[in-house]
Amino acid sequence: MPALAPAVAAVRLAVRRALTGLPGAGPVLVACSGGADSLALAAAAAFVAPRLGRPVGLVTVDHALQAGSDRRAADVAAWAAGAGFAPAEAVRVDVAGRPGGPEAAAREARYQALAEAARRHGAAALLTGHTRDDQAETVLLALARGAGPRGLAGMPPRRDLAGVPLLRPLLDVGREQTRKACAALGLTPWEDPHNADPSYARARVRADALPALVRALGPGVVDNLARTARLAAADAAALDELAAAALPATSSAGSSSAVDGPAGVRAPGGGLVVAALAGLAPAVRTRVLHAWARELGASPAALSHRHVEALDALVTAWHGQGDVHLPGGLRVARRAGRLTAAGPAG
Ligand SMILES: Nc1ncnc2c1ncn2[C@@H]1O[C@H](COP(=O)(O)OP(=O)(O)OP(=O)(O)O)[C@@H](O)[C@H]1O
Repeated sequence: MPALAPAVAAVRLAVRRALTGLPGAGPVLVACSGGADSLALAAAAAFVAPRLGRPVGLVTVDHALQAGSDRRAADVAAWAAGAGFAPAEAVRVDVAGRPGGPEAAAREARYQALAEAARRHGAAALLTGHTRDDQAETVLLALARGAGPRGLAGMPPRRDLAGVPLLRPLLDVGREQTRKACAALGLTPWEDPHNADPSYARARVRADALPALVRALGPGVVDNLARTARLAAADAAALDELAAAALPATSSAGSSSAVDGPAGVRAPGGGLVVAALAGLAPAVRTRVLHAWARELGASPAALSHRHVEALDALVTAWHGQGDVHLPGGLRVARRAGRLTAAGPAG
């Protein structure tokens, strides 16, 4: 019997770790583009899941943005059906008319379709093929736009996607490994032209920035950036907990009546107490202000660091400045030692 290729073993081990102890009896569903990362993931899941007594399915999304995308999706689904995945599904999505750039619109449509498929099939989890290299790229992009620890934390290995657990088993596996695994298994990955399109920032990081860093600083850079993500994730989680304790949940979002327990920075009649905010560490205070702005109804996508800085200035650099305008037509004012909010009509 030929020896198992190390790359195949590495991908299988990563998938086994992610699936072991997964609650629920439903199938795990692999989100597969047909690219090397998710193809290697799918092949590993097809090997590992049945050995853990777990059914395995596959969904591929056709964004209908490139000529021949329907054929690629059909090819991936046909391969999956032949390899024993059930379901083995190609889902077409409509990207047009969504907010944001084309990349963001495609991602939103894709995740929506994947979550729907997962719910339809009662999946225990959805698996994506993000690798350590994807994580390193995410950290570099976050650094370049001046993100805080939450952004530097990159992608979590596990998160909730509209009620479905989304797992990323390959975050500790290099992209080189997924290519080698596909080659060892005789699988021919699809090459996404977007990955090489220099109009995308991530493609430029992948093609130019990260290789330049590796040349200048050594091959450990990718691993180290991924480690930064893990360290930043732990710090961000601790700061989030402190902020959540300072801004305890309300009985209903936007209401000012705190549930039983400490009021933290909340003012009894609504709004936040400036003196209490001023006593918080800046990293906790800005999180509290961000969370409060979201609670008021500001959309997370539109809420920027400038909005949070302006709110913070009402606390720490008060000189009688005017109201702070937040996305969604919200206004926040400082009056009588409190930050109070008014809606568009308020
Ligand atoms: N069209 C698609 N259908 C289903 N899943 C997808 C699709 N595109 C991306 N995904 C999922 O999202 C993950 C990340 O995709 P992305 O395109 O950002 O990275 P990638 O490194 O090019 O991945 P891959 O080599 O698997 O295409 C993929 O590994 C896959 O699990």
